[in-house]
Amino acid sequence: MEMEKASSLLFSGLHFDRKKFSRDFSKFQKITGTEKPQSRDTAVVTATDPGKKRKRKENSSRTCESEAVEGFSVFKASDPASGATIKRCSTQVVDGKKEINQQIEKAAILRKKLGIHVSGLNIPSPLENFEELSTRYCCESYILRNLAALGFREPTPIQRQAISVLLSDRECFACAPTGSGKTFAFVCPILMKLKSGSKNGVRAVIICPTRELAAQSTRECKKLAKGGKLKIKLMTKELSRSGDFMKMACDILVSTPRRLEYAIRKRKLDLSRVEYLVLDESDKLFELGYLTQIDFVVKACSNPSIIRSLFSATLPEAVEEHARTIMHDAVRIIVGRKNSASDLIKQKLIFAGSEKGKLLALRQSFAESLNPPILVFVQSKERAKELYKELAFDNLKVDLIHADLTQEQRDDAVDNFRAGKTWVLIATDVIARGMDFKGVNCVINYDFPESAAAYIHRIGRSGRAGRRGEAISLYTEEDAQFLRNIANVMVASGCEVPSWILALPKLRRKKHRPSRESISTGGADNDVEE
Ligand SMILES: Nc1ncnc2c1ncn2[C@@H]1O[C@H](COP(=O)(O)OP(=O)(O)OP(=O)(O)O)[C@@H](O)[C@H]1O
Repeated sequence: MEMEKASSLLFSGLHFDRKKFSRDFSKFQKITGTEKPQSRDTAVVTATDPGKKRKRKENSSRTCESEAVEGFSVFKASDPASGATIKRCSTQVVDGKKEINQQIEKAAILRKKLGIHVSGLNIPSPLENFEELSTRYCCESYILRNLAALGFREPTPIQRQAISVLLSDRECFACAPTGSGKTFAFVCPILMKLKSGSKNGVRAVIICPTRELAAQSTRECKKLAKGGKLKIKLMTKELSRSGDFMKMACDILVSTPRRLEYAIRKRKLDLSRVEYLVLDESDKLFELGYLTQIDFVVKACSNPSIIRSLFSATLPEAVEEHARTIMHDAVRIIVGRKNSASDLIKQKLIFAGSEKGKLLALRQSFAESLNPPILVFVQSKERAKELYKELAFDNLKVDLIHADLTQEQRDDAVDNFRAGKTWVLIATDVIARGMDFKGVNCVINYDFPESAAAYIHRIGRSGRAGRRGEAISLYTEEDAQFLRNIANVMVASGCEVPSWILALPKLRRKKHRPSRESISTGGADNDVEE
């Protein structure tokens, strides 16, 4: 239902035919000539979509193969009067085709090896290494230096494919596991494409569902942009209320949808020149709570040659279908299995009997071995406060984060957890998505997640960037009917699950949020200040 509404609301009123043609037109104007030819593995695939009579888009980026194609092109290279030239050209055609086929094959082998699945026409081949950023795409040296300083030796699978797609001016929707480097996959092409700073207003917008994630993405973006001329800004509350973007140098703006909408409505922000729009955690942004804001912002990004991209670790069918209808000639990229948890995480289900049993199980496990940092997810802010009081009473270095705290309190909670001052962070789903805490050893679902997607994102706070992690989900009878949904995710990532759980009836309802008995035992209530 939500997605149906999403489909009817989101981007409604856009005229795609006009847009399509304007974009093709603008691309002719946009070619700068500074870009190196790129490798695309389907230079020979010239199929159009006859059903829709779609005009196949010519990319502004010329490709390595297309250069080879241009090289053997009789239109370009031959002198019609010269038979010798024609003969030479036909040999070149054969050589060119052979080379193209070899490149297609090479790309297919690389994709297979890395579990990259793609669909769409004319898909650029994935990067073989970071060096290709400069050999294939003329990446400026400061970006490569920053990459090296960050310790990134080779691109992750999503980076290999999404970067080459975006650098070829193609829209994309991408699904790759949690912690697999999606942020850099969309930040890098933006930095490379925008090149130098401009005073003509905001040129790229990255939208994230939460302030914490927006702040984190801004930081990551700045790390990679260090030494360059681009101005990157996080849309803070103050900026959205009193900042005048018309008078401010800002090339890349990172924001939550609400703050963007607010600034646009106040006429202090004009997004009509935006060249790149990223919806990070796109499935979340397509949920009803964000939909009208996203719709408003997307319409405000009215540049016909805009390149939009959607990224998430979960991509429901409805979002995909919707993306297909609204995006132009988009490439679909799936890394690994769609909608599955990272296979670096060891997942366990534990039956705790009752709410009291859950608290007992948690205390017992902390008493036996506490291996911080640990994230504990609960279903609501009230329950976060209750559990906090119980655990603080146990003299643990514990903190909590939920939407009712001030921004400063939320920032402190995140910073202290990052710095190791907090061992156990109790959280609602406000930090379930995207947050990159280094080395979280264990995620505990004290309360069962409300959906399989929520489960994947929550447990994805551990097992990041190649490290191993652990996820424990406590359940009671209240959760029994929802067990199978989570068990399916576990099985898909190679974890063992008792067969009786998999035999449970399928649940039609997608969201699981039972009313639960209070966590409070009473003993802690008067002793701990919040
Ligand atoms: N090529 C790379 N080599 C090594 N580490 C990398 C590379 N790219 C990204 N990382 C690191 O991997 C971690 C996870 O990256 P990121 O936060 O972008 O993941 P994500 O896929 O967006 O996860 P989520 O779905 O949870 O949002 C970060 O600490 C990042 O610095």
